Amino acid sequence: MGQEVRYRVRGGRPLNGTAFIQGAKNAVLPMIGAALLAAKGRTVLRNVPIIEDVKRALELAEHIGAKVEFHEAERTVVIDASRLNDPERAVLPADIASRFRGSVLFVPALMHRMRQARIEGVGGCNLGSRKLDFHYRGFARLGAEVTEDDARNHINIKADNLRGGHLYLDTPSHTGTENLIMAAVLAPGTTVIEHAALEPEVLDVIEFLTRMGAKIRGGGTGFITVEGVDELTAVEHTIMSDRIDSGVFAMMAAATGGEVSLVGAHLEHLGVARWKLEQMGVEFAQQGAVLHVRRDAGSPLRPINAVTSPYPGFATDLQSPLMALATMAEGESYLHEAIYDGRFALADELIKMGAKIEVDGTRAIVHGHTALRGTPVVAHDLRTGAALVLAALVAEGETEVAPGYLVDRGHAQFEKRLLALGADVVRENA
Ligand SMILES: CC(=O)N[C@H]1[C@@H](OP(=O)(O)OP(=O)(O)OC[C@H]2O[C@@H](n3ccc(=O)[nH]c3=O)[C@H](O)[C@@H]2O)O[C@H](CO)[C@@H](O)[C@@H]1O
Ligand SMILES: C=C(OP(=O)(O)O)C(=O)O
Repeated sequence: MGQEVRYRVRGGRPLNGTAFIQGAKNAVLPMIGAALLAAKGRTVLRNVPIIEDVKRALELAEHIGAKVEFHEAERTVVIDASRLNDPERAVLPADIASRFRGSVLFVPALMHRMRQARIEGVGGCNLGSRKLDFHYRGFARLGAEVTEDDARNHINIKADNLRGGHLYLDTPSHTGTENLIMAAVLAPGTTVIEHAALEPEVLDVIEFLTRMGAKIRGGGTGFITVEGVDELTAVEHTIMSDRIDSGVFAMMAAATGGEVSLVGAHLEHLGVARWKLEQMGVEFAQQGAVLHVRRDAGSPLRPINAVTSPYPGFATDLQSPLMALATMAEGESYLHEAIYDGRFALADELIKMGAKIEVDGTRAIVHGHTALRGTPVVAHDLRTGAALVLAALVAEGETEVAPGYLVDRGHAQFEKRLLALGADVVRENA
């Protein structure tokens, strides 16, 4: 587990300068899973973010028999999955898998390469109920036998006869879409996935799989067709930039009344979040592959209404930093969290800092503007952690955000990048 980490932040400095946006967590995790589908050669993934979730994913890949190298200075991962043939190792053990949600993305590789899988746990942010029924029901419709071992809380999968099938999702699940595509790419016949996710990371994964030799049509339309192929080849791919990381840095610049250049960030990936931030008074200018963000410190932030929804709607992962930003706006902001039923744990932490927020189930009203003050606060999940660091950047005095591990799950070298922008921040062992 390593030592507990915390972030200590002293507020009051505007962020100015250049930040390098990391590769996307939610693209690299499925790609590590997809790389394990290649029975020959070595996959090279570039622009890999140095985050805890990637480290766990690589531990998991090694655990099931892959050879893995993470060249951190080069942000490059090399994966050799040629020896994934020991069914004894077709297990996602709880001690690794329950630490990140992306572990579920290894199931297709286990099914195709070892004909079976045992899932002892799947983790991820604690955001209320987060089921995996679309994944398991979809695998079953593609011919897998999925059984629950209730006594041990394990899922056992036998996959001797995977084949194409007609699938639909009740809601366009992000990892569900990726997992069903990966289950279908090596299954004989045609698979159709209706009501598929449209997230840019899903499209990046489709591009990667296509480069590996998969036959996938309809990415970005919500209606995906996969023709099963006999084998996939190891290839090289550069991971797209992380739109949530971009959004967090943009909101930090807005909160502090600063001006930042986000290298690798793309406005179109922000979806509705772009328009909401503009309504609040944030100015964007896309200059090729660099996104320039500023907020005039002299003019007040305006309040906002936002409802989270799948892409291109307002990303749920940006809802927490938006709540923190809304405490700084002049007036009442209204937030409706329509994806997760437990993503408002942040409100109580912001209230400790002096915010005025009323929560009613999945709806929240943020009464701004309130002066925030530093105090020890709890990062209940990854984005709560990032949002609290954002709040701390404007709070009076010092804020301690812990556990820092949750921030480090998804934001690479957060302290270093904030320091480069002029923040007063320390990441230290608690
Ligand atoms: C590793 C990764 O990519 N994580 C992202 C992914 O999570 P993840 O893919 O887990 O999120 P989903 O899109 O699947 O979840 C959306 C909603 O559908 C529900 N659901 C999902 C699957 C299922 O089998 N049954 C079910 O009921 C969930 O409980 C949730 O309420 O998309 C989320 C929504 O944009 C983001 O917050 C996460 O950062
Ligand atoms: C919810 C998140 O991640 P995960 O699905 O990996 O828990 C997130 O990135 O905010």
